Amino acid sequence: MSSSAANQRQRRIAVLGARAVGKSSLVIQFCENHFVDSYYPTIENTFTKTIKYRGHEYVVEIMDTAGQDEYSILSSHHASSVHGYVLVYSIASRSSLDMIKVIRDKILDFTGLDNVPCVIVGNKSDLNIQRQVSQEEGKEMAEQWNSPTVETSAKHNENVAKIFDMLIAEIEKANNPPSEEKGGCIVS
Ligand SMILES: Nc1nc2c(ncn2[C@@H]2O[C@H](COP(=O)(O)OP(=O)(O)OP(=O)(O)O)[C@@H](O)[C@H]2O)c(=O)[nH]1
Repeated sequence: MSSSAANQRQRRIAVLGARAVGKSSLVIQFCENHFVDSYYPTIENTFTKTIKYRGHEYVVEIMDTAGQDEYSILSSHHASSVHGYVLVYSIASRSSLDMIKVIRDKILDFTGLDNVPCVIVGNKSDLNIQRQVSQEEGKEMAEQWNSPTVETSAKHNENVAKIFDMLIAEIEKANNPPSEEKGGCIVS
């Protein structure tokens, strides 16, 4: 409350992925610090949390969306004024990894951009014995997209806060691209 409004930045994040990969669980763990074991399909919920990143306060609005399938239509609501995306798959579901490829393509089509700030999240890392997606595969895909990736467990609160720190960093990078001299950045 004491920080000046001038030092606060507003950011809007959308959390997308197939059904039941743990989108709500991640958001609830991050914003409310608890894990919900039961499964209630989400229609849509918005949460707000203040994050400190590099000396600035970010008031982050997090849109927890309904699980997507290949027929879901990305609405303007999911793309306009959204600064960054959390794309979630479950390490125990190969099809959920395929789904984030579809979703990312839809975002790029919709926005007309070549790249958008996003973090690729492999959730349910505690279900290692049911693993269908290796860590390397997740990393390879994220590398192709020039995006950071992390494996998380909403259940055990592992790496959950890291998702949002990484995404704020990506959003800031996109807003203030470094004056690049070494190559390797995306030129659009
Ligand atoms: N073992 C384990 N289970 C999890 C984890 N995260 C979520 N779950 C469980 O997976 C189920 C689905 O979780 P949700 O958070 O509702 O998934 P969602 O992606 O929001 O689902 P939709 O609203 O249908 O899109 C629930 O039973 C959760 O308890 C996790 O990290 N580990």
